[in-house]
Amino acid sequence: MSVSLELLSSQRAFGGWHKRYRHQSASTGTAMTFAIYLPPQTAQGDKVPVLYWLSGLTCNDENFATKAGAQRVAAELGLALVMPDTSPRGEGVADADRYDLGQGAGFYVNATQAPWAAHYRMYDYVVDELPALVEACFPVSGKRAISGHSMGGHGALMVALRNPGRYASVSAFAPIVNPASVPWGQLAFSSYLGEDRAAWAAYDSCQLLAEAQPLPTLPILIDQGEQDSFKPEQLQPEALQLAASKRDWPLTLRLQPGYDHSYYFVASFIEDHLRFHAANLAA
Ligand SMILES: N[C@@H](CCC(=O)N[C@@H](CSC=O)C(=O)NCC(=O)O)C(=O)O
Repeated sequence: MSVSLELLSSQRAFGGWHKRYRHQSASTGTAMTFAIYLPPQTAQGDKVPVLYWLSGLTCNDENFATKAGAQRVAAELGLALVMPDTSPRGEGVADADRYDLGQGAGFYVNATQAPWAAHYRMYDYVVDELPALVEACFPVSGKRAISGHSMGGHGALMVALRNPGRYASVSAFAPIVNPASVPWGQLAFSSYLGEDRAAWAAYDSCQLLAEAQPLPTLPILIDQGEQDSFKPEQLQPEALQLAASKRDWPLTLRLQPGYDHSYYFVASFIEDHLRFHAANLAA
């Protein structure tokens, strides 16, 4: 695979390296930025498994890297972290004058509607292009897990459910589990995918989990803050728990008293998620 990566920055962290790169994406037709944390084991020649992290609305690759505090445990576990941006960006890329649509709000779908369809192909980017690039250019194995927060929690769950066998496990913090039924998702899906709700089902984790055939082995861990102001209207994690219980799916939902939607919440439980993924990646 021939790919030109521009190194934007490189920092030592917990014996490994945190690096940011820009490259030209065939999926989005734009330059894309991503970050990768390479744990110390990679310096000794080991190929390590990868945890992909999908961020939420208004984020880029830097929110998780600077706020979640994941690098220390990733270094201990020998886990690489890959952190893509949340949408294509740039002057020639469609945008909206609001935080929950357009740049910073790609919702990890392949848009089919104008003006979004030209560049908003984040599903192809995170499922195919970025892993192929990472596995060609860095000392990583083909073992993958995926996690994310809010819009990124929707992305992680949806991508893992749509691609059985591709990820050892999936986890999420305060995910949008049923985007087809809540305001954030309905705005994004009607804009990016159009008004035909049949097209939305392929990106809705509750519907995907209810209909998955055959049943894959995909352990799911979800943490949700009980004081998260978005929980009642936008998140509704119990809907995915109910769908999972009807199919004996291995889903653990933990409601965390007092926690809100912020990265303080993510930072409080990221260690549990990293250990959950490391155990499943080693199984
Ligand atoms: N109205 C807010 C909403 C932005 C927000 O809360 N973004 C969250 C993700 S929400 C769902 O995807 C986030 O992760 N923000 C970045 C951070 O570093 O906290 C606003 O625009 O402020």
